Amino acid sequence: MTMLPDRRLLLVHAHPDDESIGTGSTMAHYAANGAHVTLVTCTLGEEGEIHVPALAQLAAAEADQLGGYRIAELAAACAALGVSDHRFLGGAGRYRDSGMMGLATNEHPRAFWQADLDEAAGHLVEIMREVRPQVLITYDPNGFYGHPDHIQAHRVAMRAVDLAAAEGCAPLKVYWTAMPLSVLEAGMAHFAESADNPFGGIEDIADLPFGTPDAQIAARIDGTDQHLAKETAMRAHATQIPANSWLYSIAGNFGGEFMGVEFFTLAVGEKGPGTGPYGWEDDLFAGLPEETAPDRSPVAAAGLR
Ligand SMILES: CC(=O)N[C@H]1[C@@H](O[C@@H]2[C@H](O)[C@H](O)[C@@H](O)[C@H](O)[C@H]2O)O[C@H](CO)[C@@H](O)[C@@H]1O
Ligand SMILES: [Zn+2]
Repeated sequence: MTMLPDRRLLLVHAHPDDESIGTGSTMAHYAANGAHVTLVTCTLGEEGEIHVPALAQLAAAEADQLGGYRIAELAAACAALGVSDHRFLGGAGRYRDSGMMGLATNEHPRAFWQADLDEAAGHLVEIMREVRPQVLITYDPNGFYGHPDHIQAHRVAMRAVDLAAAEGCAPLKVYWTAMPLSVLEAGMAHFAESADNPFGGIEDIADLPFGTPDAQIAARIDGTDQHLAKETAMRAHATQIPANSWLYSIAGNFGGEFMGVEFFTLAVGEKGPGTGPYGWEDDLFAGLPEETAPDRSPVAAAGLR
């Protein structure tokens, strides 16, 4: 049995690419600073678009091989982030990408959107029992932007937290990914005159399917030193993120500030000490009791200690 580091972070994401887009800098930051980072991805992303023309025939409606291909993209992204502990919920291929809300693919018998909540949560409890993470990151009840697999990932993760609490192996803090309204407002203003405006057609940030009042944000994690790792990880997901994506042009404009800083609300647990007008934490483990990593020696495992 190997001893795990004192700090253990678990992330639950819906598709291969979400981990890099939404939490890449945070993952790289903690991995680089000695924490054990465990990523759980709930589907293989079988229903995704394909932005690499040479791979177009892997699509679900053609050879239906995109899921397998995205396993390799995800492995490359995790390597770029310095994350070695990656699992697929229930094993690779157990739950299928449900496609966008309202599509017929939502009804596929293995669609994650159709998953039995307690069965899916049970797979996550097994990981919590093994790793005993102090901190969990997932999405808010809307799945950040309303994708059915994101909403289901939220539901499964939060159900697993409840089930794990009964066994004493639940995370002490649960965060949901978030984007402060002030950041969205700054982005909209910056790109107002740009030809490559990601906010094109949006009159008001209230029309976006995401955005959180700054006062409701609990943590601002500055992974600026890891923004190139995040960009490399995103580029590993080439089928999903076009090489000429506005995400990279913003990175070119803002650099580390855009790519390297990620925000979270706190859904479970006590917020630790913070700074600024809203007391934002700069460490997800802030306020947690010091602890030694659980004893995973064979002696302890045999109940002899
Ligand atoms: C970031 C994320 O969750 N990506 C999902 C999402 O992808 C969207 C989908 O392909 C849609 O058709 C596009 O218009 C949109 O731009 C994409 O973000 O949904 C896919 C299908 O469920 C999923 O595979 C992908 O990982
Ligand atoms: Zn996703």
